[in-house]
Amino acid sequence: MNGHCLFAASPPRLLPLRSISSSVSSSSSSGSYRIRFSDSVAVECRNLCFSVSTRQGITVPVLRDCSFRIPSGQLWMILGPNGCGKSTLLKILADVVNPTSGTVFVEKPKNFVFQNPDHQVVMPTVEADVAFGLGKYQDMNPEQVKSRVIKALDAVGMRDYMQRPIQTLSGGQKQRVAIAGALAEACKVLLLDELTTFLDESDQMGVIKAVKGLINAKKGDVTALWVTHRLEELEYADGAVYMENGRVIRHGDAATISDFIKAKQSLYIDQIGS
Ligand SMILES: Nc1ncnc2c1ncn2[C@@H]1O[C@H](COP(=O)(O)OP(=O)(O)OP(=O)(O)O)[C@@H](O)[C@H]1O
Repeated sequence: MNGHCLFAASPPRLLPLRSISSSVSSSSSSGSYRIRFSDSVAVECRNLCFSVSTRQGITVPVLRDCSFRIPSGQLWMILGPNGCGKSTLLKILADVVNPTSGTVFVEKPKNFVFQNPDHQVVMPTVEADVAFGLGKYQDMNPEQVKSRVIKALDAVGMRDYMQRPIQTLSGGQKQRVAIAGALAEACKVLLLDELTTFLDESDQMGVIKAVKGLINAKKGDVTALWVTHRLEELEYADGAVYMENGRVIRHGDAATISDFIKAKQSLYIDQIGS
């Protein structure tokens, strides 16, 4: 396997947890619970399920028994065909949606950046937008706020744009400002949902390189989980989770997942050609 690491996800082959704290919180209504796992793991799911009920009262599974683990300080991607459950999984990790069952751990503070750049940059200038989320920290003085904003914009290569009106930015620049806003709040985990969907190729590369750059610069302090359906983006990732039909099919290092997906695509092309 070329020294790469690849895990089939069913049955889950996770290593034993090294430390589970005693603080287990239950969400009894959903039958799920969230627990604190090992310190060197930024994100972990075990046997995660999510179902929805139709108007006819039929239960439809969206996520089925998903298990994977993401080490701290890395950029990981979630890939898979349309409708396989990538965004739903990310929403569960972001606490936007509660799982039906299973366990979830995401290191905190965490922040979620959405697909459409126009839905998340809200203030008139770049500086004001990045500072916006810091408003809730009453004990920070203006100098401290400015310093946080500058560091966050530096991390995504947008420091020179501080005074720019938001409406003059490209989609990719807006995404980088949104990521800076999340970083300014000192988040440990960035949950990024198809950030490049509405972007042209150069903006797409600008955003992904900015995320990769900040993960490297933070030296283990920040972890990013990036949902995408673009296989070419995998070259920037340390690892990936590949999903189909609500299941985690493989998770492991990016090169091996890339080979796995390419092999599936070739097989599919051979099948439709024969
Ligand atoms: N609340 C809900 N009610 C009904 N169906 C839902 C709900 N949430 C998700 N689904 C369905 O679950 C499936 C997975 O959706 P999800 O958006 O997570 O997929 P995805 O892999 O992110 O898709 P895409 O790549 O197209 O964005 C879809 O068929 C979707 O319609």
